[in-house]
Amino acid sequence: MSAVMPSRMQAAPAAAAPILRVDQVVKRFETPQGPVIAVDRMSLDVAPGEFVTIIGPSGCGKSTLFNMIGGLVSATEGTIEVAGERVRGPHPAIGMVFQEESAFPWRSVEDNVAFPLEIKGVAKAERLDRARHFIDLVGLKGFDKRYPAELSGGMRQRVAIARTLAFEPKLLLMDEPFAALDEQTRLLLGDKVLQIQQELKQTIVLITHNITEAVQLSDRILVMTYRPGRTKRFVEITLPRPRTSEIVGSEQFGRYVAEIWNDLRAEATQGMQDAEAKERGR
Ligand SMILES: Nc1ncnc2c1ncn2[C@@H]1O[C@H](COP(=O)(O)OP(=O)(O)OP(=O)(O)O)[C@@H](O)[C@H]1O
Repeated sequence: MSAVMPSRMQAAPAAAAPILRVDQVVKRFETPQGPVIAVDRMSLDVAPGEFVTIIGPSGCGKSTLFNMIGGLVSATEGTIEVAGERVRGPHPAIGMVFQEESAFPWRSVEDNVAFPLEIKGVAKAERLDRARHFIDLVGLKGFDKRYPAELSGGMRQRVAIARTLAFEPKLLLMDEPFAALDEQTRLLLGDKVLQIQQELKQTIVLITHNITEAVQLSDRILVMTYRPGRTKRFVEITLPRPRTSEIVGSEQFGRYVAEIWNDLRAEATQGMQDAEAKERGR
């Protein structure tokens, strides 16, 4: 019998399996004031190499969803799978970058980035070599020997990104990584992220409340409702790639921003009213 597959089968390759599969996930917190449903039946599939942003107003459940995907918080209902495996705790296929700076202050840039390789037992010469590759990738060439305190906030976040990439995660999860930075630095670091994604074909899920950042970077945006956090809508961003922050000035970009703001406005207004009511009740 011939070992060659019938041509009909060869001509119909299966669609790539998603790297991330979030299926009907719910998170309920029990509080002294009663249960709080932070995330309510959310589902999301992310394809290999895709850049998906989850956007929503403050308090809508973004971080809760992020923490569930990253295995830091368990889901009350539903399942999360990464690379075909159920997430039940921190998973080696998932790299996480947080809003707070997380570069180790006592280690130089190269020792920060080489850290995951050190844990994996990679020999010193090789790990420094590979660390240098990721340092260059995030645009910090020449800063290998510097310490975090000698760098700007944006540079320190890039050290954190390089260190996370050194784990070679199948999924890079980022929670508001540039929230503490000014708008110009944010846009320029967005360019860096776009470049990294293109070079590594990295699958990325970003959490943000910044509409410009979401449109600049994403293939798809998931807009969340405010409390309980549900999927309001998916918006596909068909802006051409490779992209840079120059796209921010284009008409099409402006239309996407307006469209997403239109979706978010009612949610954000409710969030603001809730926060004000809480202030008044104090
Ligand atoms: N550990 C917890 N216990 C009780 N309630 C919680 C807990 N963590 C989050 N919540 C509640 O769940 C809801 C969603 O919170 P979450 O932090 O996920 O929102 P968010 O969209 O990330 O907000 P922000 O953008 O302000 O960080 C909020 O009502 C919050 O008060």
